[in-house]
Amino acid sequence: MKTNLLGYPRIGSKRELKKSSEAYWKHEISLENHLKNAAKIRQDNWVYQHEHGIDLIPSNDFSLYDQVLDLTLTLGCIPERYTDIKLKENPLDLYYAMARGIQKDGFDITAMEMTKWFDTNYHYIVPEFRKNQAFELLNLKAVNEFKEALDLGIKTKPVLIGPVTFLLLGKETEPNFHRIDLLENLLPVYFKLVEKLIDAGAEYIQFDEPCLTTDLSIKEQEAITKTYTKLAETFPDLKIILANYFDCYGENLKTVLKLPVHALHLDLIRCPLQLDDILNADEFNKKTILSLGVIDGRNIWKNDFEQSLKYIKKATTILGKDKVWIGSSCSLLHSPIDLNLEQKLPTDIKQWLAFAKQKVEEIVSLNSIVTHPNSEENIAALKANKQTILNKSTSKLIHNDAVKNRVSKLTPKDSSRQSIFKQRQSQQKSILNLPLFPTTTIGSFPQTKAVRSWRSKFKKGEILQTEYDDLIENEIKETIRFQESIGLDVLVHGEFERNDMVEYFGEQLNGFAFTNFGWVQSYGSRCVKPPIIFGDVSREHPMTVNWTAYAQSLTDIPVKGMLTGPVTILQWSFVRNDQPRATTCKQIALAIRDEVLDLESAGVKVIQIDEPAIREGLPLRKEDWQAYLNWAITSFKISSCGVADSTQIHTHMCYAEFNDIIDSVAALDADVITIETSRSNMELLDAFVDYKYPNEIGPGVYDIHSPRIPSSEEIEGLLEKACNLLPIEHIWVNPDCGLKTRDWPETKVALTHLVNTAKKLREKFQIEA
Ligand SMILES: Nc1nc2c(c(=O)[nH]1)N[C@@H](CNc1ccc(C(=O)N[C@@H](CCC(=O)N[C@@H](CCC(=O)N[C@@H](CCC(=O)O)C(=O)O)C(=O)O)C(=O)O)cc1)CN2
Ligand code: MET
Ligand SMILES: [Zn+2]
Repeated sequence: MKTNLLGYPRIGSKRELKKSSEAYWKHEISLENHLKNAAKIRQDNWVYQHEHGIDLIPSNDFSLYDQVLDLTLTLGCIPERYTDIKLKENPLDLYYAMARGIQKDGFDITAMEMTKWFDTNYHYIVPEFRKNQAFELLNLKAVNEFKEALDLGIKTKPVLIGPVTFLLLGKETEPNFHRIDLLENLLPVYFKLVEKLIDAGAEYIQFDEPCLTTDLSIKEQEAITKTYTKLAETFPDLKIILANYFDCYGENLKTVLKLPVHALHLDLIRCPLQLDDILNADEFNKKTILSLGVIDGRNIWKNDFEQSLKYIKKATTILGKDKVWIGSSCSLLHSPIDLNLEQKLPTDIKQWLAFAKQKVEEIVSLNSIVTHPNSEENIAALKANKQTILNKSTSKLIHNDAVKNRVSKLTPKDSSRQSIFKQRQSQQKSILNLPLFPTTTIGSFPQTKAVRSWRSKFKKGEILQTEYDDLIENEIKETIRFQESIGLDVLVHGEFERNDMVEYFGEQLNGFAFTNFGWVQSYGSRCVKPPIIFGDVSREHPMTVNWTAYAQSLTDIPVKGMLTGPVTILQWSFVRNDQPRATTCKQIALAIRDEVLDLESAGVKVIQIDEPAIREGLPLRKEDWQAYLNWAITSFKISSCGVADSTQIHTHMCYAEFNDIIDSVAALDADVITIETSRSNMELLDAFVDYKYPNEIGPGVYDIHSPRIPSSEEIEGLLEKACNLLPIEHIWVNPDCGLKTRDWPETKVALTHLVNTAKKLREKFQIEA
């Protein structure tokens, strides 16, 4: 049996890549040093896996920004607006310009769109395809990294995103064609890359086709068949590993089982039943190796060896040991790196966990247990594992009867507002007294180095709670004054007290644990530290009321309370694997409901409950959607519906297309929704327009993911589009998302443009009226 790892985290255990990238962007370090730092991370990863006994070690799983963008550039698929920078000396300039936009040296070019990688909190850069898109082999990153590992004496397994998934992840920028039709153009170039890898000595290549977890059309299934049939014909000696993860092969299984591949990878965490389906399928060619993804790449719980061994034995009984591999369910990109760095996690909880480094050990351990079941060491390892799993399932830390009781007593009334939107709207109008095109922001203001350093000092005990609170209060005060000075209509306190919109709440809720170094890449250099939900969730005390009330005490203009919604808290945490997500979500919803009501009692008139992750939580297969949407919508409403009609509930969503779930978005019945629309030039608004979305809506007019400042003309253009599409009395004016990743100077200018444009439009429409 071989051990097979699909991918490894690339940020470094202390976020070395983040630090290096940001220093490079600020011209604080040279290109050479930046690349050296990156190479060190890659090489450490290979060496670690090699020393611990992984047989199929991935390469090209490293990326300076995003693996989809890497392939886009490799295949020369460069949008026209970047062609001028294409020829510049430093190819990384082009790469980073595509990822982040560029506004310097006479260039002013927007970034490519970014969206969620399947159902994860990782974001990829969306490839752009023209009708007759040509491809050319522009760079050899995959080959170079293979050679780099070879120089260390490690023969790796290059990982490539498969051609079909690559096309499906992109978008058409011209009408009248479907991107899957580009396969003809793509394959010859893609095969050239494969050839170069083989020439360099690659024996195995892993082709990632996670599109196989989605509902594929006949045409798309044919594209899979064609690609892999041709690939096997062209390279008869290549050992093709076809990898699918995050769900079942489902309806695509029949297609896949006929493919002439060397090994087929299954995610047995997300879809355990498919093992039987495959082993029993007539079409299954028993010469194909099955790579069993038994180690969870998406969560942090220690593996249940007994369970994994059942799968492995089932497969080896039928196929023999040489036809079965043991591996991670998906790339470990979504997992934190090293549990051993955690000094503050309660030991009871720590013993239940495994991060990437520990997962590597688990894979190797399982292999050893199967190969040498009678060795003393393995008997002991199995016994210790059993003990931990048992100890967790019976732990008193996990269960809280009061919480379970409260969830069981929920009724439909708890998730319904008192009156319909129209009635609420008129009450809110008279209380809030807002102008046409009210302006607001999404919540966070710049999380500067200074703000983060106060928190870091406070956590280390270098400053007192009172000093920390004073610093935050002062930041809130200045932010309120700034918002007043430019004339925003609904203010926010700025979220300076929060390390992250999910972790901050996790730190205050019962049932959550958090780490010091459990970083996971979200996009580019940005990382998150998802909290760990280990037990029943409840709220100990108000979490945001003091800061919001303080902000409101400084001004007569309404300040919007700011909370993260239950679905997003669930989705961006590591979740329990011992109860359904729906149950955990409702527990969180009740905690947020209590917070909403406390804010209302404190006099807060507008409360935003962010749900940016509601779309990404959607199962990958349509047949599973409704069940999810039912509990997700109910959970949001449990948290939002306790208030009086006169309290205005906002929600916010970003990074997603809502077309296919727009009825569910409407069912949330928030009085106002703000969404991200600027990078797509208001395209994302179409769903709301087609649906005749009944409540108020703030389409984003300022792309906050890039340091680029939008001009007033640009904002006006976007708003005019919105005015042509929506009833003008429903339109709010706001950025795409929070401003935490921006710096103050650009924020100030951009928001001034935004408010002035709203004022201008207001005058225009009032004159017309
Ligand atoms: N969970 C989550 N998912 C999300 C989002 C989000 O906001 N949260 N937004 C969307 C986009 N994704 C994003 C993900 C991360 C960040 C982000 O800004 N992350 C920060 C880290 C935020 C954080 O946890 N900060 C901590 C720790 C900060 C830190 O680095 N401290 C230094 C010390 C600081 C100093 O002394 O200067 C250290 O530990 O070394 C804090 O503020 O307390 C980063 O990568 O830079 C933004 C967007 C979608 N998914
Ligand atoms: N209120 C949050 C913020 O402004 C919403 C972010 S959505 C990823 O940062
Ligand atoms: Zn957002």
